[in-house]
Amino acid sequence: MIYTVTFNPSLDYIIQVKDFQTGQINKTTYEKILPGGKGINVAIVLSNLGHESTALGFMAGFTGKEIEHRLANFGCTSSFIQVQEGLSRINVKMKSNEETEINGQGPKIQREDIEKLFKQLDQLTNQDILVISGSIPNTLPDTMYEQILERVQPIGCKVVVDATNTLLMKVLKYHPFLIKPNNFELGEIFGVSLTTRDEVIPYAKKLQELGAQNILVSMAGQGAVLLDEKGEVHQSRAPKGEVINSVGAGDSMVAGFLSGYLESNQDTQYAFMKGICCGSASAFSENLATKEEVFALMDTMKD
Ligand SMILES: Nc1ncnc2c1ncn2[C@@H]1O[C@H](COP(=O)(O)OP(=O)(O)OP(=O)(O)O)[C@@H](O)[C@H]1O
Ligand SMILES: O=P(O)(O)OC[C@@]1(O)O[C@H](CO)[C@@H](O)[C@@H]1O
Repeated sequence: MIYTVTFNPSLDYIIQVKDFQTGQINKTTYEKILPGGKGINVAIVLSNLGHESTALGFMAGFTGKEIEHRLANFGCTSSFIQVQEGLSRINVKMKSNEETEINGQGPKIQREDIEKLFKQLDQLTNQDILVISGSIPNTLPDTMYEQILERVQPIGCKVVVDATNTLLMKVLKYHPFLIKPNNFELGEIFGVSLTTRDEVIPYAKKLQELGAQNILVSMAGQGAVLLDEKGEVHQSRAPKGEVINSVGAGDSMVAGFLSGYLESNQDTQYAFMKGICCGSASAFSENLATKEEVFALMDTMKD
């Protein structure tokens, strides 16, 4: 079973505003509400690709109930912990002349809520995959991811981490199966700007030396680079298409990589291409990638 953990799920309020002006009343020309949060997006795409998963994490208030409800409509199983104080957040994603995001804070998670999550994680086996992704509410310490990796280490399950800077750096010593920074996040870690696939490779190698097994560096429209567990380097451009909604493209890539890896008897090149096409299929549609969209893009990449 694949488990995803989302510390701070959201309702993503996706809007378009023509020529957005600050300090003025702006009207939307398009609006849509989707369940969001990185682990939740991974769970939705896994379900679209035909893989079962269980979404874990913390929910609060009416927004939390709505996220759960909408997630169930996507055919996903979940087992969220209900938090007493605050509300699950609403994240605004606005497309205008530029893309702007305003992400909420989320509810207050107490120590006993974390303990409940740990109890759930104690049930995992070495056949399971655990995906932990996204930011943590600011009331939690930046050792949160590290605490989870330490806890599940004796179990021997594969762990995937998609998080930024400190959260990510602190888990490398636990040898996560997969990490997926984008090129900006990777550059930020080392205080450099990485704009080409060739520039990314030496820095991804550094994260591998620090312990990560597979490092997938996403680069939006420029494709991606993978340093795999066998020490091989894979590079690819992204498929061509019109970007409609790129929210969740990175999460879709994680789901696609896992799906490809599991279906192909651990063929990392196949997993890499499925990951890329999954990310692009999400970017090229209003919703997250469907199986048909992903395979259609994979066909275009064979040329
Ligand atoms: N503009 C685009 N054109 C084609 N493919 C794209 C585009 N944006 C994203 N993708 C696909 O999705 C993958 C992941 O995208 P990206 O690098 O933006 O991830 P991310 O920064 O983690 O995104 P997010 O945080 O929005 O989920 C890319 O490697 C690529 O395959
Ligand atoms: O604050 P985080 O957890 O880093 O990011 C949250 C978020 O922006 O990430 C997803 C896209 O990857 C969205 O569904 C969600 O709103």
